[in-house]
Amino acid sequence: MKINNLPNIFTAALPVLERLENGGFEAYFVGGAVRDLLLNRHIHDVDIATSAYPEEVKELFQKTIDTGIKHGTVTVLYGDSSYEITTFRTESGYQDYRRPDHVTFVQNLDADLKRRDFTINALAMNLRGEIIDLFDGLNDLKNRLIKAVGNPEQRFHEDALRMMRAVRFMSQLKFKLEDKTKQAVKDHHQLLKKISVERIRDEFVKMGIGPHSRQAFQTFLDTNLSEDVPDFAGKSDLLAVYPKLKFNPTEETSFWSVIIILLKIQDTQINKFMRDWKNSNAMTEAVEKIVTLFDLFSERIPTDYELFKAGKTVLLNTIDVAHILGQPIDSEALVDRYMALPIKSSSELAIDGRFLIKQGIEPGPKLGKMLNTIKEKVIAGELENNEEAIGAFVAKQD
Ligand SMILES: Nc1ccn([C@@H]2O[C@H](COP(=O)(O)OP(=O)(O)OP(=O)(O)O)[C@@H](O)[C@H]2O)c(=O)n1
Ligand SMILES: [Mg+2]
Repeated sequence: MKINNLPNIFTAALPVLERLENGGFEAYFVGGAVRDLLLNRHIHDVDIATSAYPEEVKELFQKTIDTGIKHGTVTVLYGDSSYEITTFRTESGYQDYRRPDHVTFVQNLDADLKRRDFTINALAMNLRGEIIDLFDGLNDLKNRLIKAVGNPEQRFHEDALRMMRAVRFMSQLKFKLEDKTKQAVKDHHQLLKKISVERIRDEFVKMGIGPHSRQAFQTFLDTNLSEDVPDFAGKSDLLAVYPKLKFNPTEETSFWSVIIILLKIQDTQINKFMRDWKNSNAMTEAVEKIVTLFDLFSERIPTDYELFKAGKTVLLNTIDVAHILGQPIDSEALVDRYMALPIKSSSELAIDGRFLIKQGIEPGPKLGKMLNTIKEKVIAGELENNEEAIGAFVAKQD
């Protein structure tokens, strides 16, 4: 198979491959870029594999960065882009199921492709656009299958994260998991315990916001991968609702919120849950606000002040979560009411503390309380948002 019209992201890299070839080495595009090219998906970066050793790569290019010399990777800055160029290698001795103890450089592409996770990720392309397909990856692309290269058990023992990558790719690409590969995940899901939460989380989120996340989540449950991630063990009954959701989440905040709601996690426990998953403070705070507003929606219609306090982003995110969960909610009315609020942030209030002091109110708790009352009244539409009206209101108090 030969690709004739390569997208710009590849043609821009052709001089890099040429320079390696002119230096007497082999060089290929590998990995996700080749897969995504054949699937007509957006390509975010192109990786290059070569027979040249890292030192030899560095001699050929002016600007390089030692990204992962030990693992054979040099970053080359060329034109407006940067390329990770990795020496053909096999990875041997994965004592801890995580990272290779050492890599062995090899002289041919075949051995390099053999150590990769899935057949669709083990395709290579040379600078003439010719596809090298040693493991029937093109056929699996056509049949939309995630299939391990060679022995799946071996691939998962080398790097257990690959089991999460399998369900992540299912979701992102709308692929199925090939039977033997799926069986190997079922048999070895416990290996995931060896993997850092951060790496698991990144794959889990990519799965959660992919266009096929409900199907992928079903496999995540069927294979018992869910038993080996933070706070999910023994919760498969609650999580079984996920594949039956109305829509797939498209935002990370929505994904976490939906999970927390399905798991029936108490408000006070959200923080712990998010931290167990090593989420950032910003992500945790955003999710807490969404879940809190969602709970409020389930009980009653929020007041204008509650809508004001939530803010537009949290309101829209919460509406999104309600839609995903199939919770009936009059989102149009809520958005209309929010848009009609007299002020959308405290800074839009016509007066501030200094104004109240000039009106004779002493600085202290009483002033703060008065400021809040004014804000609530303005938001409720009971007081006009200008100095005159507010001044008159203040004069009438005590
Ligand atoms: N645990 C892993 C991670 C990566 N790879 C190989 O390294 C390539 C690049 O890895 P990475 O960038 O993590 O994944 P991509 O397949 O490129 O997917 P993405 O589009 O998310 O970058 C993969 O295609 C695959 O050949 C692997 O075999 N095992
Ligand atoms: Mg990649």
